[in-house]
Amino acid sequence: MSKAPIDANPMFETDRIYTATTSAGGDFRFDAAVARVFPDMIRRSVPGYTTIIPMIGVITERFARDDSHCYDLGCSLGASTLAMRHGVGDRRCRIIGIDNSSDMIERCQHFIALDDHPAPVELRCEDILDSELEKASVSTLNFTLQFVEPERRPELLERIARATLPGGALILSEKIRFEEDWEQSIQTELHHDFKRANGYSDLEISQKRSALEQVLIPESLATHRERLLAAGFRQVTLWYQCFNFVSLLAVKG
Ligand SMILES: Nc1ncnc2c1ncn2[C@@H]1O[C@H](C[S@+](CC[C@H]([NH3+])C(=O)[O-])CC(=O)[O-])[C@@H](O)[C@H]1O
Ligand SMILES: O=C(O)C(=O)Cc1ccccc1
Repeated sequence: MSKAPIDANPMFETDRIYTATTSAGGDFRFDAAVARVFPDMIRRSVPGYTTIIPMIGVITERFARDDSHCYDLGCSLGASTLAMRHGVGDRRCRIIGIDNSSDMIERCQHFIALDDHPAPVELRCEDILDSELEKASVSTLNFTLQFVEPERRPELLERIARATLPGGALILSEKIRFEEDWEQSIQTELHHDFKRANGYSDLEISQKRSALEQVLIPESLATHRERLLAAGFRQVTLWYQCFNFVSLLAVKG
């Protein structure tokens, strides 16, 4: 059994999914085993995640409007759902978290129930490609678009843009790919160094990398920017980057 990192949070179960050698591991899935360890997994795997979550609250505070919806698309256990809920303060907003993993949504219900805030939260176990969206002042795709088939990404962003009220915003966080080989390789190495510093072994890093290969498809920053503008957002700004993980803010005119 591998040792837990010294800063392991006793509130959350340690991610040991890829510690043992798996010859035919199969593709990464958001199943019950992943849902159980997800808070630990995402914190130790995504550089900047622990900064991005509270900033989603800060951005929500600026863009949320009375009588609107705030969508968290691919909400997992509701970390950004809760940041948005607190960001809306006392405005008349409905927070809607959507995820197509029933294991995630089930556990998410518990986290939402433990949180005490008057803004109503609705959770839907649905594919965001089929979900009805309307009256959005703020929407979040926090590391979710990267799991959607690339061919279906334009239509999803167009639907979000259409559902967004004038002056409304989309926060898009993604793992990105770099066009220059040298940049792709140093940024990937730094990401792996971050994982190693968080207690993951080389075996865990390489097995998860293989499992994600066909499932998490990163695109370049330029592709994301251009597609957001083509989808109907008027302004796009990069507000966060740590290695190959970024977050963009897109605003509808
Ligand atoms: N088509 C889809 N429809 C609905 N959900 C989907 C779809 N594809 C993937 N998902 C869901 O998107 C989530 C991606 S994790 C988001 C973290 C969260 N935003 C967080 O801020 O903690 C990111 C990561 O694990 O890197 C998973 O829960 C999937 O089930
Ligand atoms: O772990 C990785 O290498 C990632 O790119 C991020 C991640 C985090 C949680 C689930 C899937 C991917």
